[in-house]
Amino acid sequence: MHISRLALDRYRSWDSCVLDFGPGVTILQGRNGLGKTNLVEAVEVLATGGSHRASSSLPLVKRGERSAVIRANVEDDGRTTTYELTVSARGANRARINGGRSVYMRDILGRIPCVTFSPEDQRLVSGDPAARRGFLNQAGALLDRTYWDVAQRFAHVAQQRGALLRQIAQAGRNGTPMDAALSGLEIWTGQFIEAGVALTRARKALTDRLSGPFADIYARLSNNGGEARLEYAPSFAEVLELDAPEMEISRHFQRIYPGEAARGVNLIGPQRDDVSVLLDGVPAREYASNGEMWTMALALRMALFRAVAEQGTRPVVILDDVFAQLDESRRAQILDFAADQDQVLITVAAASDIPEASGAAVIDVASLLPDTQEGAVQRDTAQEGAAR
Ligand SMILES: Nc1ncnc2c1ncn2[C@@H]1O[C@H](COP(=O)(O)OP(=O)(O)OP(=O)(O)O)[C@@H](O)[C@H]1O
Repeated sequence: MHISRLALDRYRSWDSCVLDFGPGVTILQGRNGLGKTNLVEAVEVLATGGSHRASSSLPLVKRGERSAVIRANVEDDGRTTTYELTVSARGANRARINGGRSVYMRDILGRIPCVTFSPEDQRLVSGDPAARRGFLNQAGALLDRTYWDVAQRFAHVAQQRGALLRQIAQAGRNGTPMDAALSGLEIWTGQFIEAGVALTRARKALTDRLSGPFADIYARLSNNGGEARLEYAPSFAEVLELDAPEMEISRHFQRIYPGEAARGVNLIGPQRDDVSVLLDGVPAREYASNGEMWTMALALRMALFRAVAEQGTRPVVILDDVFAQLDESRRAQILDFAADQDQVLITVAAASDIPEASGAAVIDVASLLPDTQEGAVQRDTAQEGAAR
């Protein structure tokens, strides 16, 4: 499977842009800030519904615009399919397949499997839990057809319950009556528990599915440098212990009610989940070296790749600006891995960062800029740089 054409409208820095790709390795080259990452990020968004760089749709849409469109032609087994996603700055995203009727974004998620490696990946191990939840959400979009709905439902209920808690906190401060809000809270708490338990179970299943490949791949990349493991650490820990955890979680909510009512926020629930990344049984973010954390992050992405590929289609691999950041041995590990894939899109800023990839096509990103004065200046600068 490979993407043969990518077309963007109003996506981040791009007004409009069309790129053609062949199978195998394509290198997108251009100076810093030209919009290379934006191009490959658009593929990631089309594939997984989200970007590793953004927690909402707003930054994906060109500043001042209301929506962006990402379109890709995908070649698979001699057939071409066009996937289109309209990303709204605010509001629901919509999709189309082969120019057909408008459908939900979830209807195209996972159709273009893709795994991105980026310099920010080390945060998957060293960063805060939000980075790991983002990874799980992307893994869910690629591996579990029902995951997106489950996550969206929870997000909706959490937002409603949070809004009600804010009202209750405000009423408490003002000394105003809050009977209606309290009966509403009981209903939203029930729904929060139900949606939260479903999301916790889905994330636990994903973590278990990735943990085996992650351990194998880490052992290989590190020459048996320790036993790596993933362990899901849910806020609703009761889900791991009980078949029917709802009553126990409800009691937990009763105990923390004074805190929630005073602060006006959801204090427990999957919005606080984490995945423990363990090396020899201890948390890597607290004990592992910088190099070990990098290798673990590579292993996590490769584990996701392997799990997706086991479903039958080899994902498109995106290597976003990784070569300037990695040492020789990790560069070699990534390149070895990329050499076997159907399609690899690589972004690099400097020609000296371009790895030895025989037969790679090179796209000069400056040449994609519109024929404005800015485009002409940036193209000239890029050409001068290339000539030097
Ligand atoms: N929503 C947006 N609207 C307009 N411009 C944006 C938006 N989001 C990001 N940009 C611009 O896109 C540019 C960055 O693009 P990108 O990250 O793709 O660069 P890059 O070529 O990958 O650079 P580097 O080599 O430094 O990683 C910045 O100039 C940034 O201001």
